[in-house]
Amino acid sequence: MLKNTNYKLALGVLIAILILAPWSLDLGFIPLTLQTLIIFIGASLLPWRTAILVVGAYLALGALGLPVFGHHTSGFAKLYGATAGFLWGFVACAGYVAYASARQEFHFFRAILIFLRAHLLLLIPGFAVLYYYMPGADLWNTLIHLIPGLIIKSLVGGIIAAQLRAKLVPVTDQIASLEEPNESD
Ligand SMILES: O=C(O)CCCC[C@@H]1SC[C@@H]2NC(=O)N[C@@H]21
Repeated sequence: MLKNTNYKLALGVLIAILILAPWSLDLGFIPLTLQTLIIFIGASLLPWRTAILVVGAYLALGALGLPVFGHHTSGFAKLYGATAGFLWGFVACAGYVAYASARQEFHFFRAILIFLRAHLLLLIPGFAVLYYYMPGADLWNTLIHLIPGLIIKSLVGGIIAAQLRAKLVPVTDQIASLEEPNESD
């Protein structure tokens, strides 16, 4: 069961994602957005099941018409459109970030590595779906344009996440045992 503090934290993370994630910079086929920065920071503060639920709620609210996707877009069609691989990938990567963050001590260096890995993982479904919709798309060029942003978001996000986790996540929940399910899940 979720503890009261985790409900509040999960709600806070969802609200932060809804407000900050849509801000984007145009880079061609896919925008450079704050989505991964804020989703990964938020996920690092939550148990993995809660992180998946929160990001699932973000997708649901965006699909229902709240303008919370890149460039403040919304709509059900986004869930099966050209950037759908990224959107669904957010859910899986949030689960990964939350799970990995709770496995060992979460100092900023480890946080940066987790965020870098999550960004790279996200490119797999993201680019696969994009290429399905746009077989002629210059994915290499798109990747080159995205890489600096991904590195900066991993660095900045890792540093912020390490600070926030130390402040907001109770010490007893900071490193979850993998064998015994964490009560906070
Ligand atoms: O339509 C959407 O809202 C999804 C946009 C996905 C943008 C992807 S997320 C990973 C990569 N990093 C970015 O900043 N932009 C792309």
